[in-house]
Amino acid sequence: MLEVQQLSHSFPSGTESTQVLSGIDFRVERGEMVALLGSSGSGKSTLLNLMAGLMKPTEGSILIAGRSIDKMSENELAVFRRTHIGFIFQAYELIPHLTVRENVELPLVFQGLRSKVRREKAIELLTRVGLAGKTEMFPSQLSGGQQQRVSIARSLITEPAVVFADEPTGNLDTKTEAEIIDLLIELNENSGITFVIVTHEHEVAKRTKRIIQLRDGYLVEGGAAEALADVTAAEAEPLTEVRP
Ligand SMILES: Nc1ncnc2c1ncn2[C@@H]1O[C@H](COP(=O)(O)OP(=O)(O)OP(=O)(O)O)[C@@H](O)[C@H]1O
Repeated sequence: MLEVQQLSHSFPSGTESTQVLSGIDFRVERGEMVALLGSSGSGKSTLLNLMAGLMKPTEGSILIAGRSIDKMSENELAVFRRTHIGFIFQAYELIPHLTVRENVELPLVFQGLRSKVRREKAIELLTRVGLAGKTEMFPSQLSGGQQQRVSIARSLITEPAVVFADEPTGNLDTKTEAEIIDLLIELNENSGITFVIVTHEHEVAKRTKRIIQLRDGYLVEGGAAEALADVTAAEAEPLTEVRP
């Protein structure tokens, strides 16, 4: 489903360059729910931007649904992203002058679907995320947790291969955070949606079945001796890839 192969990335800084990711290698299978955990500056956003095809890696490759996204042209990527990748953002990124239903329909407008079909799909998904009674409201009339539900429904409407969620509960209180994670878990377990959730919060990561941890641009996994050598034993303890 998602394969990250020997991925490294550096940004130019003056005459030199700063290595931000080094030799990242992992797979996410269809139907998995994975947390990508790391503290601030560990390289999460960079990795997410690369996996979403928003930047090209310095080295290595990324396959989504069997296609190498790092080899695609900008146009191919734009189409691929719209149809195969779903996004959930920390700040929801809803369009304020569109209703909740119109926001959810929007990704389908680019696919040229008839408005009746778009409307039905959007209402079905909004019902699925618990917002059946709110479809004709505007985002500003909803709570933060409800707005994030809209954004979750929008991310699913194209039936993407994978959904990337970037700190999806970063703007929410603890109770609402738990409810949103419950919803993502439910969608993963009952509808087989593949999620990669980027977070710096252990509490969020712990609720997923598998944690991939980044530290200083390295993937810290059981057995990754080179990466482990870079961190102190105390730091290394909570890490690793956790499988059920
Ligand atoms: N465009 C850029 N040019 C130069 N350096 C960058 C650029 N983007 C990120 N970096 C550097 O790469 C490192 C990793 O940044 P990144 O934003 O990927 O981390 P992060 O884990 O997402 O952090 P946060 O949780 O704070 O968002 C940081 O040291 C950052 O300064």
